[in-house]
Amino acid sequence: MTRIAYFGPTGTFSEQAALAFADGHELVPAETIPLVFAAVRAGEAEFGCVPVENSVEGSVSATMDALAADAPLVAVAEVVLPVRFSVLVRPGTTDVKTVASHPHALAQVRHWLDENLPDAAVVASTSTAAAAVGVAEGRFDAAVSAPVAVHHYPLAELATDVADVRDAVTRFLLLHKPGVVPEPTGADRTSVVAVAADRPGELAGILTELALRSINVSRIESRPTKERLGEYKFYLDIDGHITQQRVGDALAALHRRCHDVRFLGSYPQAAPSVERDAADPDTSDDSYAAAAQWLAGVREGTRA
Ligand SMILES: O=C(O)C(=O)Cc1ccccc1
Repeated sequence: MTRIAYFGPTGTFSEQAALAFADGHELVPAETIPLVFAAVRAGEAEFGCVPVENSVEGSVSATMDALAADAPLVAVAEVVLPVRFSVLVRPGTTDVKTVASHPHALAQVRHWLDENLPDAAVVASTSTAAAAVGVAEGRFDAAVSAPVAVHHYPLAELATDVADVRDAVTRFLLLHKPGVVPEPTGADRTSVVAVAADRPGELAGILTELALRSINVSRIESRPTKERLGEYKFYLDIDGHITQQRVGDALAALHRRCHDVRFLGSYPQAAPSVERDAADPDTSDDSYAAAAQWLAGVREGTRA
């Protein structure tokens, strides 16, 4: 049976995302995000499921770092889930002195905690479900958890449907070893990470390579390379699929100009944006093919 390692333990949002990807597969929890990557790299699981960004808190840095380091893994699918929380306590709890959760969850309920549990000390845990385990074991008084966690642990709901920002969502990736690129669907996303050369206008140059080919950038994020202060890698999510000429051409251009480029996958968009191929015929595959044919003819001396 196909195994999907997910950021666990049972009852996390990542488990919900893994279920959304593939019901019926064997789901195996890993305690941390790097351990999900390690399980896929070691072949203990074929796929890994991790959160990558949240509409309120931004990128999940553990995922961003693991995507750029060690043996490459590529995203083959994404899913976007609404994120609302339940605050769980041991049955009968009246006094909450400590409240625990994953930092991304805590950041999304800060206001609610200030209003409802102003005296509780806030404690970071490895995941929302690890916080629920901690409450069940008596280490914390309350956990900010995914709504499903109440079905996995002997806890009671102090509050449900908690979220400072209504409609917050988190995007999750399904990861695999390189070698599998899903077929293009017409509404795909391609992710790469590039280490830019340290020279004037370099970031503008990278973006220009994309703009010239009518490629929409849906996300750009910088993170330190961790080697030298001031040296950054740029994560780019762009609309399109690696098999499209303009996308391949743009990534080849980035490869020429950047110190390093790592392909992080081409996969169907969970919430498709505008289909840009249709909008710009000059950058269609047909247009690239016609231009390549003309150039070959000129070089052979059969065309001018
Ligand atoms: O801890 C979890 O449940 C996760 O899957 C990470 C997370 C935390 C907060 C919001 C979305 C995902």
